Amino acid sequence: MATRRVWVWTELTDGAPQRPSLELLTAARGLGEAAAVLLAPAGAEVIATLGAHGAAVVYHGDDAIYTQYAVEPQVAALAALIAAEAPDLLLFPSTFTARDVLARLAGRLGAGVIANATSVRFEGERLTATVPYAGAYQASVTLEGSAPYLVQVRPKAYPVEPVGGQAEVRPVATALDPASCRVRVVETVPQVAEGPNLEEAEVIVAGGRGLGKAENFRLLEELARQLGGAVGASRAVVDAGWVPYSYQIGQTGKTVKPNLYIACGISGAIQHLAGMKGSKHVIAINQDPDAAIFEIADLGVVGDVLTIVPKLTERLAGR
Ligand SMILES: Cc1cc2nc3c(=O)[nH]c(=O)nc-3n(C[C@H](O)[C@H](O)[C@H](O)COP(=O)(O)OP(=O)(O)OC[C@H]3O[C@@H](n4cnc5c(N)ncnc54)[C@H](O)[C@@H]3O)c2cc1C
Repeated sequence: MATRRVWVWTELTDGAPQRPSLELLTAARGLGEAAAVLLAPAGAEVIATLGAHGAAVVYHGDDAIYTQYAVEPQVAALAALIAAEAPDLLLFPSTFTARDVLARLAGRLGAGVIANATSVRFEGERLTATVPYAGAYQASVTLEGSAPYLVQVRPKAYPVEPVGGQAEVRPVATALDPASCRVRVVETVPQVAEGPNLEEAEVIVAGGRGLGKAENFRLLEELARQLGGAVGASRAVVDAGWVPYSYQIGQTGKTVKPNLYIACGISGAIQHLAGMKGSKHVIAINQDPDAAIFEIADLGVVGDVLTIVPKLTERLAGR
């Protein structure tokens, strides 16, 4: 059987490949020959990073059109490239832009999509993916019909593994006249966040409704600062407007896998667990001894979060 050709749609932030794209290169290498599709102006160091993470080929569209206009030029270039090169599988990260590109591409190709996958494999000629539903079930889903198959993968489903290779660059021609693009990027505003990025943090201190009010999140920020960690939240407190949506962990928020997750006043609803149960160690603080969060905690502390967290911070500060 010929080697399968697996492409990873690659996204940059501040001029560097995003972690989820590098994770997908690990997945792609395990499935066949990995290539990255990079439709954005980028320098040699970006190509070198993609090669070092296992991309044998980087299909590179260097045109500024990709940053000036949203999605449409990407989809046109991808569709033309797929028609010319006939890859077997395209992997997309679970980012907002990737969702946009993938949805339009699927429509253009008339192809089916598997979204939210945590693992992807070929079984004979069939492409199969594992897809979790909330925290309780996972399904094996197959795509039938002809390639290319389109799969969107959850963050942290695969590790980032540099392998030290070098990529061959193949230029991608621009396939759309800017005059026909209907959605233009007007402004990009970076979100200012204190502390480490939630998805990459080794320690997360997460708060729920048990904190009582928005102001009490300050206690978690102080603890997170002592531990060099980031602050996250349950949906209940995001919905209440205590913290922004970017803090939300769970089925409809971020998926995190830190070394240590400290859940403060969080009940442990299945939709919250869906986003954090891959954490290596879980400490839960909750005044209800029957709270569901204790079922997955390595260490459970039954008590008032408003008393325990400041004491913990104070102890750590004294070390
Ligand atoms: C489709 C769908 C998607 C969802 N997606 C998400 C998601 O992505 N993320 C998410 O988090 N939720 C999600 N939810 C909501 C989820 O079902 C829960 O409602 C939510 O996680 C509850 O948040 P919580 O634990 O902060 O609040 P609660 O369930 O109200 O729990 C508060 C906890 O704090 C404890 N407590 C109270 N006071 C104190 C105190 N002083 N000290 C210590 N403990 C105290 C209580 O005993 C309780 O266990 C989703 C729901 C649906 C239907």
